[in-house]
Amino acid sequence: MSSDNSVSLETTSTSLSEDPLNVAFEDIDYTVRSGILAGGRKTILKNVSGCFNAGELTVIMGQSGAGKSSLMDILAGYTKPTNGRLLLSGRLRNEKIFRRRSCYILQDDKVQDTLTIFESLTIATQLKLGNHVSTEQKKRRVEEIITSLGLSRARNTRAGSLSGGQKKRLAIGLELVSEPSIMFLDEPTSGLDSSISKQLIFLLHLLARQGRTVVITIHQPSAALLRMVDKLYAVVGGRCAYTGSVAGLLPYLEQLNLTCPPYHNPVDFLIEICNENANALVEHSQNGKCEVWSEYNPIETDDNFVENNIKNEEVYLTTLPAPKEDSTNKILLKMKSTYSNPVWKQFATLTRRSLLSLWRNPSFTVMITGIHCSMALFIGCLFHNIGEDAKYVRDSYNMLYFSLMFLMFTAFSSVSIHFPDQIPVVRREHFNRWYTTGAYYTSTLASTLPTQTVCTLCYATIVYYMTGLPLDAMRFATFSWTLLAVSYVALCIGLLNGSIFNIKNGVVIGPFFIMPFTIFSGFFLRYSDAPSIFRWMFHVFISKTRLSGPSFCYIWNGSTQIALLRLVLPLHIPVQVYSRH
Ligand SMILES: Nc1ncnc2c1ncn2[C@@H]1O[C@H](COP(=O)(O)OP(=O)(O)OP(=O)(O)O)[C@@H](O)[C@H]1O
Repeated sequence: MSSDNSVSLETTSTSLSEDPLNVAFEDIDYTVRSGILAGGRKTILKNVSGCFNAGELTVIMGQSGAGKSSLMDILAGYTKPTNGRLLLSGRLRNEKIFRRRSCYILQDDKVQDTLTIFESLTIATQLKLGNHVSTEQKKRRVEEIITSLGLSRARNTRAGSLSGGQKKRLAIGLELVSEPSIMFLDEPTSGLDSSISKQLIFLLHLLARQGRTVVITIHQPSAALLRMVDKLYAVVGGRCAYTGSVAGLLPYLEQLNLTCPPYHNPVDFLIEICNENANALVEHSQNGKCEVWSEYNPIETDDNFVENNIKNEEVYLTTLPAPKEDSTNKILLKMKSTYSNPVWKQFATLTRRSLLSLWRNPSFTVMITGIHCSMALFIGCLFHNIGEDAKYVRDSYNMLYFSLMFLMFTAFSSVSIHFPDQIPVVRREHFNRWYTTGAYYTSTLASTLPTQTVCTLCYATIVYYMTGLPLDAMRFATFSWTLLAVSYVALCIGLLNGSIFNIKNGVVIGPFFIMPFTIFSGFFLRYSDAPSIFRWMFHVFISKTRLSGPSFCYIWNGSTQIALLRLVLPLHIPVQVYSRH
Protein backbone atom coordinates (compact mmCIF):
# COMPACT_ATOMS: atom_id res chain seq x y z
CA MET A 1 0.00 0.00 0.00
CA SER A 2 1.26 3.45 -0.79
CA SER A 3 2.37 5.76 1.94
CA ASP A 4 -0.63 7.90 1.04
CA ASN A 5 -2.87 5.00 1.81
CA SER A 6 -1.31 4.21 5.13
CA VAL A 7 -1.77 7.83 6.17
CA SER A 8 -5.37 7.69 5.11
CA LEU A 9 -5.94 4.48 7.05
CA GLU A 10 -4.63 6.04 10.24
CA THR A 11 -6.68 9.14 9.68
CA THR A 12 -9.84 7.23 8.96
CA SER A 13 -9.51 4.84 11.87
CA THR A 14 -9.58 7.72 14.25
CA SER A 15 -12.10 9.95 12.52
CA LEU A 16 -15.19 8.57 14.12
CA SER A 17 -18.54 10.05 13.32
CA GLU A 18 -19.88 12.79 15.57
CA ASP A 19 -23.16 10.98 15.78
CA PRO A 20 -22.63 7.19 15.85
CA LEU A 21 -25.77 5.14 15.36
CA ASN A 22 -26.00 1.57 16.68
CA VAL A 23 -28.55 -0.79 15.19
CA ALA A 24 -30.20 -3.28 17.53
CA PHE A 25 -33.09 -5.71 17.26
CA GLU A 26 -34.92 -7.71 19.90
CA ASP A 27 -37.03 -10.86 19.62
CA ILE A 28 -37.61 -10.58 15.90
CA ASP A 29 -40.03 -13.08 14.37
CA TYR A 30 -40.71 -13.21 10.68
CA THR A 31 -43.28 -15.49 9.10
CA VAL A 32 -44.64 -15.59 5.57
CA ARG A 33 -47.60 -17.25 3.95
CA SER A 34 -46.58 -20.58 2.46
CA GLY A 35 -48.77 -21.03 -0.59
CA ILE A 36 -52.07 -19.35 -1.35
CA LEU A 37 -54.09 -22.56 -1.20
CA ALA A 38 -52.32 -24.10 1.78
CA GLY A 39 -53.11 -21.06 3.89
CA GLY A 40 -50.25 -22.06 6.19
CA ARG A 41 -47.38 -19.92 7.45
CA LYS A 42 -43.65 -20.51 7.25
CA THR A 43 -41.39 -19.22 9.99
CA ILE A 44 -38.21 -17.70 8.60
CA LEU A 45 -36.80 -15.89 11.67
CA LYS A 46 -37.50 -17.08 15.21
CA ASN A 47 -37.12 -14.68 18.08
CA VAL A 48 -33.66 -13.41 17.07
CA SER A 49 -31.89 -10.50 18.74
CA GLY A 50 -28.61 -8.69 18.18
CA CYS A 51 -26.74 -5.41 18.17
CA PHE A 52 -24.45 -3.92 15.50
CA ASN A 53 -22.27 -1.00 16.50
CA ALA A 54 -21.09 2.13 14.77
CA GLY A 55 -17.46 1.98 13.68
CA GLU A 56 -17.66 -1.77 13.05
CA LEU A 57 -18.02 -3.93 9.99
CA THR A 58 -20.48 -6.71 10.82
CA VAL A 59 -20.96 -9.80 8.67
CA ILE A 60 -24.19 -11.78 8.82
CA MET A 61 -23.23 -15.28 7.69
CA GLY A 62 -24.90 -18.66 7.40
CA GLN A 63 -25.83 -21.43 5.02
CA SER A 64 -27.96 -20.75 2.01
CA GLY A 65 -31.58 -20.38 3.12
CA ALA A 66 -30.62 -19.70 6.76
CA GLY A 67 -32.44 -16.36 6.73
CA LYS A 68 -29.59 -13.84 6.22
CA SER A 69 -31.30 -11.80 3.53
CA SER A 70 -34.61 -11.86 5.40
CA LEU A 71 -32.89 -10.48 8.50
CA MET A 72 -31.09 -7.86 6.44
CA ASP A 73 -34.36 -6.81 4.76
CA ILE A 74 -35.94 -6.32 8.17
CA LEU A 75 -32.99 -4.38 9.57
CA ALA A 76 -32.88 -2.13 6.52
CA GLY A 77 -36.62 -1.46 6.77
CA TYR A 78 -37.31 -3.21 3.48
CA THR A 79 -39.76 -5.64 5.09
CA LYS A 80 -41.59 -5.51 8.38
CA PRO A 81 -41.06 -8.17 11.04
CA THR A 82 -44.06 -10.10 12.30
CA ASN A 83 -43.01 -9.41 15.89
CA GLY A 84 -40.15 -7.76 17.72
CA ARG A 85 -38.50 -4.40 18.28
CA LEU A 86 -36.04 -2.48 16.12
CA LEU A 87 -33.84 0.00 17.98
CA LEU A 88 -31.56 2.83 16.96
CA SER A 89 -28.94 3.87 19.50
CA GLY A 90 -30.96 2.24 22.26
CA ARG A 91 -34.30 3.83 21.39
CA LEU A 92 -37.24 2.45 19.47
CA ARG A 93 -36.48 3.56 15.96
CA ASN A 94 -38.50 6.05 13.97
CA GLU A 95 -38.61 4.56 10.48
CA LYS A 96 -38.63 7.91 8.70
CA ILE A 97 -35.56 9.18 10.51
CA PHE A 98 -33.86 5.81 10.22
CA ARG A 99 -34.39 5.70 6.45
CA ARG A 100 -32.88 9.16 6.12
CA ARG A 101 -29.70 8.03 7.84
CA SER A 102 -29.31 4.63 6.21
CA CYS A 103 -28.98 3.02 2.80
CA TYR A 104 -29.53 -0.49 1.49
CA ILE A 105 -27.70 -2.00 -1.46
CA LEU A 106 -29.38 -5.22 -2.54
CA GLN A 107 -27.66 -8.22 -4.04
CA ASP A 108 -28.89 -7.80 -7.62
CA ASP A 109 -28.73 -4.02 -7.62
CA LYS A 110 -27.79 -2.56 -10.93
CA VAL A 111 -26.49 0.81 -12.04
CA GLN A 112 -27.40 2.79 -15.16
CA ASP A 113 -25.19 1.06 -17.74
CA THR A 114 -25.29 3.86 -20.28
CA LEU A 115 -24.03 6.60 -17.96
CA THR A 116 -20.42 7.21 -16.96
CA ILE A 117 -19.34 7.12 -13.32
CA PHE A 118 -19.14 10.91 -13.27
CA GLU A 119 -22.62 11.32 -14.79
CA SER A 120 -24.19 8.74 -12.48
CA LEU A 121 -22.76 10.46 -9.42
CA THR A 122 -23.71 13.91 -10.67
CA ILE A 123 -27.32 12.81 -11.17
CA ALA A 124 -27.28 11.15 -7.74
CA THR A 125 -26.22 14.44 -6.11
CA GLN A 126 -28.96 16.29 -7.99
CA LEU A 127 -31.60 13.84 -6.79
CA LYS A 128 -30.34 13.17 -3.27
CA LEU A 129 -29.14 16.56 -2.13
CA GLY A 130 -31.55 19.40 -1.63
CA ASN A 131 -31.44 22.93 -3.03
CA HIS A 132 -29.66 24.22 0.05
CA VAL A 133 -26.52 22.39 -1.12
CA SER A 134 -24.87 24.60 -3.73
CA THR A 135 -23.86 23.34 -7.17
CA GLU A 136 -20.22 23.85 -6.14
CA GLN A 137 -20.66 21.67 -3.05
CA LYS A 138 -22.40 19.00 -5.12
CA LYS A 139 -19.51 18.96 -7.60
CA ARG A 140 -17.04 18.69 -4.73
CA ARG A 141 -18.97 15.76 -3.26
CA VAL A 142 -18.81 13.93 -6.63
CA GLU A 143 -15.04 14.45 -6.84
CA GLU A 144 -14.54 13.33 -3.22
CA ILE A 145 -16.40 10.08 -3.87
CA ILE A 146 -14.64 9.36 -7.16
CA THR A 147 -11.21 9.85 -5.56
CA SER A 148 -12.06 8.05 -2.34
CA LEU A 149 -13.40 4.95 -4.04
CA GLY A 150 -10.44 4.75 -6.41
CA LEU A 151 -12.59 5.36 -9.47
CA SER A 152 -10.61 8.30 -10.89
CA ARG A 153 -9.19 6.43 -13.84
CA ALA A 154 -12.60 5.12 -14.85
CA ARG A 155 -14.55 8.35 -14.19
CA ASN A 156 -15.53 8.73 -17.85
CA THR A 157 -16.20 5.05 -18.46
CA ARG A 158 -19.80 3.97 -18.89
CA ALA A 159 -21.04 1.75 -16.08
CA GLY A 160 -21.84 -1.03 -18.58
CA SER A 161 -18.11 -1.35 -19.31
CA LEU A 162 -16.92 -1.37 -15.68
CA SER A 163 -15.62 -4.48 -13.94
CA GLY A 164 -17.81 -6.18 -11.32
CA GLY A 165 -15.80 -4.66 -8.47
CA GLN A 166 -15.95 -1.16 -9.95
CA LYS A 167 -19.72 -1.50 -10.40
CA LYS A 168 -20.13 -2.45 -6.76
CA ARG A 169 -17.96 0.49 -5.72
CA LEU A 170 -20.06 2.77 -7.91
CA ALA A 171 -23.26 1.44 -6.29
CA ILE A 172 -21.73 2.21 -2.87
CA GLY A 173 -20.56 5.65 -4.05
CA LEU A 174 -24.06 6.52 -5.28
CA GLU A 175 -25.41 5.98 -1.78
CA LEU A 176 -22.46 7.73 -0.09
CA VAL A 177 -23.63 10.94 -1.76
CA SER A 178 -26.06 11.54 1.09
CA GLU A 179 -23.52 10.50 3.76
CA PRO A 180 -25.47 7.65 5.37
CA SER A 181 -24.41 6.65 8.87
CA ILE A 182 -25.72 3.11 8.44
CA MET A 183 -25.05 0.95 5.41
CA PHE A 184 -26.60 -2.44 4.64
CA LEU A 185 -25.27 -4.54 1.79
CA ASP A 186 -26.72 -7.90 0.80
CA GLU A 187 -24.07 -10.28 -0.57
CA PRO A 188 -21.76 -7.51 -1.86
CA THR A 189 -19.06 -10.03 -2.84
CA SER A 190 -21.29 -12.36 -4.86
CA GLY A 191 -19.95 -12.84 -8.37
CA LEU A 192 -16.55 -11.26 -7.53
CA ASP A 193 -13.22 -13.09 -7.44
CA SER A 194 -11.29 -13.34 -4.19
CA SER A 195 -8.94 -10.41 -4.85
CA ILE A 196 -11.78 -8.04 -5.85
CA SER A 197 -13.83 -9.26 -2.87
CA LYS A 198 -10.91 -8.40 -0.61
CA GLN A 199 -10.71 -4.89 -2.06
CA LEU A 200 -14.42 -4.39 -1.59
CA ILE A 201 -14.40 -5.60 2.01
CA PHE A 202 -11.39 -3.35 2.63
CA LEU A 203 -13.44 -0.40 1.38
CA LEU A 204 -16.32 -1.34 3.68
CA HIS A 205 -13.85 -1.79 6.55
CA LEU A 206 -12.59 1.77 5.97
CA LEU A 207 -16.12 3.15 5.73
CA ALA A 208 -16.94 1.48 9.04
CA ARG A 209 -13.78 2.86 10.63
CA GLN A 210 -15.01 6.34 9.77
CA GLY A 211 -17.83 5.79 12.23
CA ARG A 212 -20.48 4.16 10.09
CA THR A 213 -22.42 1.06 11.05
CA VAL A 214 -21.77 -1.27 8.13
CA VAL A 215 -23.69 -4.55 7.98
CA ILE A 216 -23.23 -7.04 5.15
CA THR A 217 -24.30 -10.59 4.43
CA ILE A 218 -21.80 -13.13 3.16
CA HIS A 219 -22.58 -16.79 2.76
CA GLN A 220 -19.21 -18.01 4.05
CA PRO A 221 -16.43 -15.38 4.45
CA SER A 222 -12.90 -16.56 3.67
CA ALA A 223 -10.04 -16.27 6.19
CA ALA A 224 -8.61 -13.29 4.25
CA LEU A 225 -11.89 -11.40 4.50
CA LEU A 226 -12.30 -12.22 8.19
CA ARG A 227 -9.17 -10.21 9.02
CA MET A 228 -11.10 -7.07 8.09
CA VAL A 229 -14.33 -7.99 9.87
CA ASP A 230 -15.15 -6.75 13.37
CA LYS A 231 -18.21 -8.78 14.19
CA LEU A 232 -19.82 -12.01 13.06
CA TYR A 233 -23.49 -12.82 13.32
CA ALA A 234 -24.13 -16.44 12.33
CA VAL A 235 -27.65 -17.52 11.39
CA VAL A 236 -28.88 -21.11 11.40
CA GLY A 237 -32.44 -22.00 10.49
CA GLY A 238 -33.68 -18.48 11.25
CA ARG A 239 -31.99 -18.32 14.67
CA CYS A 240 -28.68 -16.94 15.90
CA ALA A 241 -25.84 -19.45 16.29
CA TYR A 242 -23.15 -16.94 17.23
CA THR A 243 -22.74 -13.23 17.73
CA GLY A 244 -19.39 -11.74 18.62
CA SER A 245 -15.93 -10.94 17.36
CA VAL A 246 -14.07 -13.19 14.94
CA ALA A 247 -11.45 -13.90 17.65
CA GLY A 248 -14.17 -14.97 20.05
CA LEU A 249 -15.51 -17.70 17.77
CA LEU A 250 -13.00 -20.46 18.61
CA PRO A 251 -13.22 -20.07 22.42
CA TYR A 252 -17.00 -19.91 22.05
CA LEU A 253 -17.08 -23.21 20.16
CA GLU A 254 -14.63 -24.78 22.59
CA GLN A 255 -16.99 -24.04 25.45
CA LEU A 256 -19.46 -26.30 23.65
CA ASN A 257 -16.79 -28.97 23.15
CA LEU A 258 -16.69 -28.23 19.46
CA THR A 259 -13.01 -28.10 18.55
CA CYS A 260 -12.04 -26.65 15.23
CA PRO A 261 -9.28 -28.69 13.56
CA PRO A 262 -5.93 -26.88 13.28
CA TYR A 263 -5.43 -24.78 10.12
CA HIS A 264 -9.17 -24.84 9.53
CA ASN A 265 -11.11 -21.63 8.97
CA PRO A 266 -13.32 -21.37 12.12
CA VAL A 267 -16.13 -19.94 10.04
CA ASP A 268 -16.06 -22.91 7.66
CA PHE A 269 -16.08 -25.16 10.71
CA LEU A 270 -19.07 -23.34 12.17
CA ILE A 271 -20.98 -23.69 8.91
CA GLU A 272 -20.14 -27.40 8.76
CA ILE A 273 -21.31 -28.21 12.28
CA CYS A 274 -24.08 -25.68 12.81
CA ASN A 275 -26.95 -27.83 11.57
CA GLU A 276 -26.37 -30.79 13.87
CA ASN A 277 -25.56 -28.50 16.83
CA ALA A 278 -28.15 -25.84 16.08
CA ASN A 279 -30.03 -26.04 19.39
CA ALA A 280 -26.88 -25.93 21.55
CA LEU A 281 -25.47 -23.00 19.56
CA VAL A 282 -28.72 -21.02 19.68
CA GLU A 283 -29.05 -21.63 23.40
CA HIS A 284 -25.43 -20.67 24.09
CA SER A 285 -25.69 -17.43 22.10
CA GLN A 286 -29.07 -16.77 23.76
CA ASN A 287 -30.40 -16.42 20.22
CA GLY A 288 -28.29 -13.29 19.69
CA LYS A 289 -28.69 -11.72 23.13
CA CYS A 290 -25.32 -12.86 24.51
CA GLU A 291 -22.89 -10.02 23.87
CA VAL A 292 -19.99 -11.53 25.86
CA TRP A 293 -18.16 -12.68 22.75
CA SER A 294 -18.29 -9.23 21.18
CA GLU A 295 -16.10 -8.01 24.01
CA TYR A 296 -13.67 -10.84 23.43
CA ASN A 297 -10.77 -8.96 21.88
CA PRO A 298 -13.14 -6.34 20.52
CA ILE A 299 -12.35 -4.74 17.18
CA GLU A 300 -9.70 -7.36 16.78
CA THR A 301 -9.12 -6.64 13.15
CA ASP A 302 -5.50 -6.13 12.54
CA ASP A 303 -5.12 -2.85 10.72
CA ASN A 304 -1.42 -3.63 10.10
CA PHE A 305 -2.44 -6.86 8.46
CA VAL A 306 -4.99 -5.03 6.37
CA GLU A 307 -2.49 -2.35 5.48
CA ASN A 308 0.22 -4.84 4.50
CA ASN A 309 -1.99 -7.23 2.63
CA ILE A 310 -4.13 -4.95 0.54
CA LYS A 311 -1.24 -3.94 -1.66
CA ASN A 312 -1.74 -1.99 -4.86
CA GLU A 313 -5.09 -1.03 -3.43
CA GLU A 314 -6.81 1.79 -5.23
CA VAL A 315 -9.32 2.50 -2.52
CA TYR A 316 -8.57 5.09 0.10
CA LEU A 317 -10.77 7.54 1.87
CA THR A 318 -8.47 10.53 2.23
CA THR A 319 -10.97 12.93 0.79
CA LEU A 320 -14.22 11.47 2.06
CA PRO A 321 -15.37 13.16 5.25
CA ALA A 322 -16.62 11.08 8.17
CA PRO A 323 -20.38 10.68 8.19
CA LYS A 324 -22.39 13.29 9.93
CA GLU A 325 -26.00 14.31 9.98
CA ASP A 326 -26.56 15.82 6.55
CA SER A 327 -28.30 19.17 6.90
CA THR A 328 -30.77 17.96 4.25
CA ASN A 329 -32.10 15.50 6.82
CA LYS A 330 -32.82 18.25 9.34
CA ILE A 331 -34.60 20.32 6.71
CA LEU A 332 -36.62 17.31 5.56
CA LEU A 333 -37.53 16.53 9.13
CA LYS A 334 -38.87 20.04 9.60
CA MET A 335 -40.76 19.84 6.33
CA LYS A 336 -42.01 16.35 7.24
CA SER A 337 -40.83 15.31 3.80
CA THR A 338 -39.16 12.12 2.68
CA TYR A 339 -37.46 13.39 -0.46
CA SER A 340 -34.74 16.02 -0.79
CA ASN A 341 -36.21 17.61 -3.90
CA PRO A 342 -39.71 18.54 -5.04
CA VAL A 343 -41.42 16.11 -7.41
CA TRP A 344 -41.06 18.43 -10.42
CA LYS A 345 -37.30 18.53 -9.94
CA GLN A 346 -37.12 14.76 -9.58
CA PHE A 347 -39.16 14.50 -12.78
CA ALA A 348 -36.87 16.92 -14.66
CA THR A 349 -33.66 15.17 -13.54
CA LEU A 350 -35.03 11.70 -14.29
CA THR A 351 -36.30 12.76 -17.73
CA ARG A 352 -32.85 14.20 -18.51
CA ARG A 353 -31.26 10.94 -17.40
CA SER A 354 -33.63 8.80 -19.50
CA LEU A 355 -33.12 10.95 -22.60
CA LEU A 356 -29.34 10.77 -22.13
CA SER A 357 -29.58 6.97 -21.85
CA LEU A 358 -31.68 6.81 -25.02
CA TRP A 359 -29.21 9.03 -26.83
CA ARG A 360 -26.31 6.84 -25.70
CA ASN A 361 -27.98 3.64 -26.81
CA PRO A 362 -29.87 4.54 -29.99
CA SER A 363 -30.10 0.99 -31.39
CA PHE A 364 -33.52 0.36 -29.83
CA THR A 365 -34.90 3.70 -31.09
CA VAL A 366 -33.48 3.12 -34.58
CA MET A 367 -34.95 -0.39 -34.67
CA ILE A 368 -38.41 0.78 -33.59
CA THR A 369 -38.38 3.63 -36.14
CA GLY A 370 -37.24 1.20 -38.85
CA ILE A 371 -40.08 -1.22 -38.04
CA HIS A 372 -42.70 1.54 -38.22
CA CYS A 373 -41.40 2.88 -41.55
CA SER A 374 -41.06 -0.57 -43.16
CA MET A 375 -44.53 -1.60 -42.04
CA ALA A 376 -45.95 1.69 -43.33
CA LEU A 377 -44.34 1.09 -46.74
CA PHE A 378 -45.68 -2.46 -46.80
CA ILE A 379 -49.23 -1.35 -45.91
CA GLY A 380 -48.92 1.54 -48.36
CA CYS A 381 -48.11 -0.91 -51.18
CA LEU A 382 -50.79 -3.39 -50.08
CA PHE A 383 -53.56 -0.78 -49.96
CA HIS A 384 -52.15 1.48 -52.66
CA ASN A 385 -54.54 4.30 -53.71
CA ILE A 386 -57.62 2.73 -52.15
CA GLY A 387 -58.71 6.15 -50.89
CA GLU A 388 -59.50 7.36 -54.41
CA ASP A 389 -62.40 5.04 -55.00
CA ALA A 390 -65.48 4.49 -52.76
CA LYS A 391 -65.68 0.83 -53.82
CA TYR A 392 -62.60 0.16 -51.70
CA VAL A 393 -64.20 1.46 -48.54
CA ARG A 394 -64.06 -1.99 -47.00
CA ASP A 395 -60.29 -2.01 -47.57
CA SER A 396 -60.04 1.43 -45.95
CA TYR A 397 -61.79 0.01 -42.97
CA ASN A 398 -59.42 -2.96 -42.82
CA MET A 399 -56.39 -0.73 -43.23
CA LEU A 400 -57.49 1.50 -40.36
CA TYR A 401 -58.11 -1.50 -38.18
CA PHE A 402 -54.74 -3.06 -38.98
CA SER A 403 -52.96 0.27 -38.34
CA LEU A 404 -54.55 0.63 -34.92
CA MET A 405 -53.67 -2.93 -33.96
CA PHE A 406 -50.10 -2.67 -35.25
CA LEU A 407 -49.44 0.54 -33.32
CA MET A 408 -51.12 -0.81 -30.22
CA PHE A 409 -49.06 -4.00 -30.16
CA THR A 410 -45.70 -2.41 -31.01
CA ALA A 411 -46.09 0.35 -28.39
CA PHE A 412 -47.29 -2.17 -25.82
CA SER A 413 -44.54 -4.73 -26.35
CA SER A 414 -41.66 -2.25 -26.69
CA VAL A 415 -42.14 -0.93 -23.14
CA SER A 416 -43.31 -4.26 -21.70
CA ILE A 417 -39.97 -5.79 -22.67
CA HIS A 418 -37.76 -2.76 -22.05
CA PHE A 419 -39.13 -1.66 -18.68
CA PRO A 420 -38.47 -4.73 -16.43
CA ASP A 421 -34.72 -4.19 -17.05
CA GLN A 422 -35.01 -0.97 -15.11
CA ILE A 423 -36.78 -2.42 -12.08
CA PRO A 424 -33.66 -3.27 -10.01
CA VAL A 425 -32.30 0.27 -10.47
CA VAL A 426 -35.64 1.85 -9.61
CA ARG A 427 -36.09 -0.40 -6.59
CA ARG A 428 -32.75 0.65 -5.04
CA GLU A 429 -33.11 4.31 -5.88
CA HIS A 430 -36.70 4.59 -4.72
CA PHE A 431 -36.06 2.66 -1.52
CA ASN A 432 -33.07 4.88 -0.77
CA ARG A 433 -35.29 7.96 -1.17
CA TRP A 434 -33.98 9.34 -4.44
CA TYR A 435 -37.43 9.98 -5.94
CA THR A 436 -41.11 9.05 -5.85
CA THR A 437 -42.51 6.34 -8.11
CA GLY A 438 -44.85 8.96 -9.62
CA ALA A 439 -41.86 11.06 -10.73
CA TYR A 440 -40.22 7.97 -12.17
CA TYR A 441 -43.26 6.77 -14.15
CA THR A 442 -44.05 10.19 -15.56
CA SER A 443 -40.44 10.77 -16.55
CA THR A 444 -40.34 7.36 -18.25
CA LEU A 445 -43.48 8.28 -20.17
CA ALA A 446 -42.12 11.71 -21.03
CA SER A 447 -38.88 10.26 -22.37
CA THR A 448 -40.63 7.49 -24.31
CA LEU A 449 -43.31 9.69 -25.87
CA PRO A 450 -41.03 11.58 -28.33
CA THR A 451 -39.87 8.33 -29.98
CA GLN A 452 -43.40 6.95 -30.00
CA THR A 453 -44.75 10.20 -31.48
CA VAL A 454 -42.12 10.37 -34.23
CA CYS A 455 -42.60 6.68 -35.13
CA THR A 456 -46.39 6.96 -35.23
CA LEU A 457 -46.32 10.18 -37.26
CA CYS A 458 -43.88 8.60 -39.75
CA TYR A 459 -46.24 5.63 -40.05
CA ALA A 460 -49.34 7.84 -40.41
CA THR A 461 -47.75 10.10 -43.05
CA ILE A 462 -46.45 7.27 -45.23
CA VAL A 463 -49.67 5.26 -45.03
CA TYR A 464 -51.92 8.27 -45.56
CA TYR A 465 -50.01 9.39 -48.62
CA MET A 466 -49.55 5.96 -50.22
CA THR A 467 -53.15 4.87 -49.75
CA GLY A 468 -54.29 7.97 -51.61
CA LEU A 469 -56.54 9.34 -48.90
CA PRO A 470 -57.87 12.87 -49.52
CA LEU A 471 -55.21 15.48 -48.90
CA ASP A 472 -57.18 17.42 -46.34
CA ALA A 473 -55.31 18.76 -43.31
CA MET A 474 -58.13 18.12 -40.84
CA ARG A 475 -58.62 14.54 -41.97
CA PHE A 476 -54.92 13.85 -41.79
CA ALA A 477 -54.79 15.41 -38.31
CA THR A 478 -57.72 13.27 -37.15
CA PHE A 479 -56.19 10.12 -38.61
CA SER A 480 -52.80 10.85 -37.00
CA TRP A 481 -54.22 11.79 -33.62
CA THR A 482 -56.34 8.63 -33.52
CA LEU A 483 -53.26 6.51 -34.15
CA LEU A 484 -51.22 8.56 -31.66
CA ALA A 485 -53.84 8.26 -28.94
CA VAL A 486 -54.07 4.50 -29.36
CA SER A 487 -50.28 4.12 -29.24
CA TYR A 488 -49.99 6.36 -26.14
CA VAL A 489 -52.59 4.33 -24.32
CA ALA A 490 -50.90 1.05 -25.32
CA LEU A 491 -47.63 2.53 -24.04
CA CYS A 492 -49.18 3.21 -20.64
CA ILE A 493 -50.67 -0.27 -20.46
CA GLY A 494 -47.29 -1.70 -21.51
CA LEU A 495 -45.65 0.22 -18.64
CA LEU A 496 -48.23 -1.15 -16.25
CA ASN A 497 -47.61 -4.67 -17.56
CA GLY A 498 -43.82 -4.20 -17.38
CA SER A 499 -43.99 -2.90 -13.84
CA ILE A 500 -46.13 -5.81 -12.64
CA PHE A 501 -44.48 -8.74 -14.43
CA ASN A 502 -40.94 -9.74 -15.32
CA ILE A 503 -40.07 -10.08 -19.02
CA LYS A 504 -40.97 -13.79 -19.23
CA ASN A 505 -44.36 -13.45 -17.55
CA GLY A 506 -45.02 -10.10 -19.24
CA VAL A 507 -44.59 -11.67 -22.68
CA VAL A 508 -46.98 -14.51 -21.80
CA ILE A 509 -49.58 -12.44 -19.95
CA GLY A 510 -49.23 -9.33 -22.16
CA PRO A 511 -51.51 -10.56 -24.99
CA PHE A 512 -54.13 -11.50 -22.40
CA PHE A 513 -53.97 -7.89 -21.21
CA ILE A 514 -54.27 -6.39 -24.67
CA MET A 515 -56.67 -8.79 -26.44
CA PRO A 516 -59.84 -7.36 -24.84
CA PHE A 517 -58.93 -4.03 -26.39
CA THR A 518 -59.20 -5.68 -29.80
CA ILE A 519 -62.43 -7.54 -29.09
CA PHE A 520 -64.19 -4.55 -27.59
CA SER A 521 -62.89 -2.05 -30.13
CA GLY A 522 -66.20 -2.09 -31.96
CA PHE A 523 -64.75 -3.46 -35.18
CA PHE A 524 -65.81 -7.03 -34.57
CA LEU A 525 -68.78 -6.57 -32.33
CA ARG A 526 -70.94 -3.47 -32.16
CA TYR A 527 -71.92 -2.08 -28.81
CA SER A 528 -75.63 -2.39 -29.61
CA ASP A 529 -75.24 -6.05 -30.67
CA ALA A 530 -73.39 -7.15 -27.56
CA PRO A 531 -75.29 -8.93 -24.76
CA SER A 532 -76.08 -6.31 -22.14
CA ILE A 533 -74.04 -8.02 -19.44
CA PHE A 534 -70.86 -7.45 -21.50
CA ARG A 535 -71.54 -3.86 -22.49
CA TRP A 536 -69.61 -2.37 -19.59
CA MET A 537 -66.49 -3.89 -21.10
CA PHE A 538 -66.75 -1.50 -24.05
CA HIS A 539 -66.31 1.34 -21.58
CA VAL A 540 -63.48 -0.24 -19.65
CA PHE A 541 -61.35 -1.22 -22.63
CA ILE A 542 -59.97 1.80 -24.33
CA SER A 543 -60.35 1.29 -28.04
CA LYS A 544 -64.12 1.53 -28.36
CA THR A 545 -64.88 2.92 -31.80
CA ARG A 546 -68.26 4.20 -32.85
CA LEU A 547 -68.69 3.26 -36.46
CA SER A 548 -72.28 3.20 -37.41
CA GLY A 549 -74.26 2.44 -40.55
CA PRO A 550 -74.00 4.95 -43.39
CA SER A 551 -71.33 7.17 -41.88
CA PHE A 552 -69.02 4.15 -41.87
CA CYS A 553 -69.07 4.29 -45.71
CA TYR A 554 -67.58 7.75 -45.72
CA ILE A 555 -64.80 7.13 -43.33
CA TRP A 556 -62.07 8.10 -45.78
CA ASN A 557 -63.98 9.74 -48.63
CA GLY A 558 -66.10 12.35 -47.05
CA SER A 559 -67.77 12.95 -43.76
CA THR A 560 -65.90 11.15 -41.01
CA GLN A 561 -67.16 9.22 -38.14
CA ILE A 562 -64.26 8.63 -35.85
CA ALA A 563 -63.33 6.57 -32.93
CA LEU A 564 -64.15 7.59 -29.45
CA LEU A 565 -61.45 6.28 -27.20
CA ARG A 566 -62.28 6.25 -23.58
CA LEU A 567 -59.14 5.74 -21.74
CA VAL A 568 -58.85 4.65 -18.20
CA LEU A 569 -55.16 4.63 -17.49
CA PRO A 570 -53.07 3.56 -14.55
CA LEU A 571 -51.44 6.94 -14.66
CA HIS A 572 -54.77 8.75 -14.63
CA ILE A 573 -54.21 10.42 -17.93
CA PRO A 574 -57.65 10.42 -19.53
CA VAL A 575 -57.44 10.93 -23.26
CA GLN A 576 -60.43 11.28 -25.56
CA VAL A 577 -60.52 11.62 -29.28
CA TYR A 578 -63.84 13.00 -30.40
CA SER A 579 -65.40 12.42 -33.79
CA ARG A 580 -65.80 15.25 -36.16
CA HIS A 581 -68.25 15.72 -39.05
N1 LIG B 1 -41.63 -14.47 0.91
C1 LIG B 1 -41.23 -15.73 1.14
N2 LIG B 1 -42.08 -16.75 0.98
C2 LIG B 1 -41.71 -18.02 1.22
N3 LIG B 1 -40.48 -18.38 1.64
C3 LIG B 1 -39.59 -17.39 1.82
C4 LIG B 1 -39.91 -16.01 1.58
N4 LIG B 1 -38.81 -15.26 1.85
C5 LIG B 1 -37.85 -16.13 2.22
N5 LIG B 1 -38.32 -17.40 2.20
C6 LIG B 1 -37.58 -18.60 2.58
O1 LIG B 1 -36.92 -18.34 3.79
C7 LIG B 1 -35.66 -18.94 3.80
C8 LIG B 1 -34.60 -17.90 4.11
O2 LIG B 1 -34.48 -17.05 2.97
P1 LIG B 1 -33.32 -15.97 2.84
O3 LIG B 1 -33.35 -15.42 1.47
O4 LIG B 1 -33.41 -15.03 3.96
O5 LIG B 1 -32.04 -16.92 3.03
P2 LIG B 1 -30.51 -16.58 2.86
O6 LIG B 1 -29.84 -17.07 4.07
O7 LIG B 1 -30.32 -15.14 2.51
O8 LIG B 1 -30.15 -17.50 1.62
P3 LIG B 1 -29.13 -17.18 0.41
O9 LIG B 1 -27.78 -17.12 0.99
O10 LIG B 1 -29.30 -18.40 -0.48
O11 LIG B 1 -29.59 -15.92 -0.24
C9 LIG B 1 -35.48 -19.64 2.48
O12 LIG B 1 -35.78 -20.99 2.64
C10 LIG B 1 -36.49 -18.98 1.60
O13 LIG B 1 -36.95 -19.86 0.61
